[in-house]
Amino acid sequence: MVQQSFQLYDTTLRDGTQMAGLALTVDDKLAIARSLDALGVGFIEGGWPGAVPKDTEFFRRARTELDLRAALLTAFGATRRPDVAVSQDPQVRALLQAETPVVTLVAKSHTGHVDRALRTTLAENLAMIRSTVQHLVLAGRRVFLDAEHYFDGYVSNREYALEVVRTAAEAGAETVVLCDTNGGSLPEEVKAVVADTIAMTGAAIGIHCHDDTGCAVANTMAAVDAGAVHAQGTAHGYGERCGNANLFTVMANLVLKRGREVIPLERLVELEPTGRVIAEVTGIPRVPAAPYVGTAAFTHKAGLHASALRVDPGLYQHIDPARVGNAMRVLVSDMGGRSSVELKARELGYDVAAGSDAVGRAAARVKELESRGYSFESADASFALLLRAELAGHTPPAPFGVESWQVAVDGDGGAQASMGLRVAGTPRTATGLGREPVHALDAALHQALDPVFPALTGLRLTGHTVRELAGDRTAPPSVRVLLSFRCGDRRWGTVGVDRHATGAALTALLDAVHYVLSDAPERRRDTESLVAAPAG
Ligand SMILES: CC(=O)SCCNC(=O)CCNC(=O)[C@H](O)C(C)(C)COP(=O)(O)OP(=O)(O)OC[C@H]1O[C@@H](n2cnc3c(N)ncnc32)[C@H](O)[C@@H]1OP(=O)(O)O
Ligand SMILES: CC(=O)C(=O)O
Repeated sequence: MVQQSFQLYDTTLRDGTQMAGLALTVDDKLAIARSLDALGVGFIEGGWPGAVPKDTEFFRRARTELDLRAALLTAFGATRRPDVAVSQDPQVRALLQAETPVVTLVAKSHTGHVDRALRTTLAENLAMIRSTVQHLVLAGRRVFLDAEHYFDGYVSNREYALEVVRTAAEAGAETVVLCDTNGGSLPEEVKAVVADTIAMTGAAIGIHCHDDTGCAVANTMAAVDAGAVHAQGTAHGYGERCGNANLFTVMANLVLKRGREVIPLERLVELEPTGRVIAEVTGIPRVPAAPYVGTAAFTHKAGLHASALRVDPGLYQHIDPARVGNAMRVLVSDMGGRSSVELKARELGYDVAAGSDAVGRAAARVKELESRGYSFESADASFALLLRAELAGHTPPAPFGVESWQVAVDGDGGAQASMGLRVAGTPRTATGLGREPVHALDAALHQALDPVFPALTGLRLTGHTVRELAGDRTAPPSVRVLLSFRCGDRRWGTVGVDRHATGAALTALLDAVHYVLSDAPERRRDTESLVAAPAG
């Protein structure tokens, strides 16, 4: 049963959009609201109507285009201006015109801000809070009050900060949200201030934290532990400066670590997919190490970890990733041993025997190649070819070979590749044009091979990264190229290392072709997105 008394409040569409680099269209905002609603978030703050034209339009369209099931839409705005009748304040009028069931008002709670930013008296600030809350409540709105700079204000003038909370609550604000606006507080301070505020005012208290000390989530948890019944945050922690409390982390922590069902338990599996969808809408790449929803959140690289994970995944994971819709992944690298290879092989659909010689040889080969600059973390297809060779005891004969190649780059930056190949015993030549040498080589390979091997027609190069390797006592300077591919509905990567980038790119391209041509369907599993593919 969902805990009705706890208010989980998302401010992605308002405070989240205060993040540098984030600019959402109205359509984007509607899409994000739908995703958050489907996840079961209780309140979605849509923006500041009357101040931001796009937000006014969002609320207008939301009336007919948003069919929210779990969430209540909330309009955000400030208390009335000083010395203006509330009924005459156009911004307050715009809040009512948004026609949301809930309005969240931001108000000053720090005497220094009342004096220097608002430039009014402490009494008039309290009057602004009282009259604006009462006006909105009389108009039938549920009102939350965001007490801006509360924690700094409490240190500076505790009595006044508490008076702001009392004034708002007495005027009819359902919840008074204590904001760590500058994000400079630490968990112990937050816990003490929240506890004292509840004790001194009896108000229902919420929490809104920023991440300037890297403690936004910890501060939010501390506030809830101290009795806060409302937590605000944003998807992926988007927000002004260092961001807001990451609502995904907060909600998973509350459900899984505190047993508070702030969203319906069965929807928690939607957490990772929701994070993915919202990142696609915003266009901001996800942070791999983000708790619960990151691609690396349950990814294991160290050999000792892999060894224990084979026995019980719980030995190196704080929860079962399936509970939040994520999955365990194992990386093969020079930091792994036989266990990493064995787990990765199983993940890729190879039924390898535990402790087999082939697994040991593959682990040794990975270490040796990585010492020469290779990296298999995001090159599943190259690793699969290596593994297949070790399982078979030899490199299987290739159905074609590249006998000669060259790439010319013209002054405009385009590239032309020409190749001599032997395909099923027959000599062939091919040419290809592309933006960069790797694209020209890719085009030439497709021209030569697609007519003979139809399986290759679905192979698409989707990205590549190039890294120069300085070299040391054990290896000369070289270049590593990581390629990512889509083939049908599957995605995977390959790696090549050579003295120059074009040679490394060709090695990685050939791995991709050999992988597709030698991929036995009965051994295949859907390996979609098992590892983060190199960025394109
Ligand atoms: C902590 C937070 O993140 S709160 C959310 C902040 N979000 C935003 O500011 C985004 C939207 N803001 C805007 O579009 C504009 O700032 C507007 C439309 C609100 C105001 O624009 P302008 O009238 O041109 O004023 P400007 O932005 O220069 O300054 C803000 C004004 O609001 C006043 N103000 C600040 N806080 C409050 C408050 N809690 N209640 C009433 N007025 C306030 C300031 O004193 C200042 O008044 P002044 O114009 O008399 O100096
Ligand atoms: C209200 C708000 O966003 C803040 O104080 O940070």
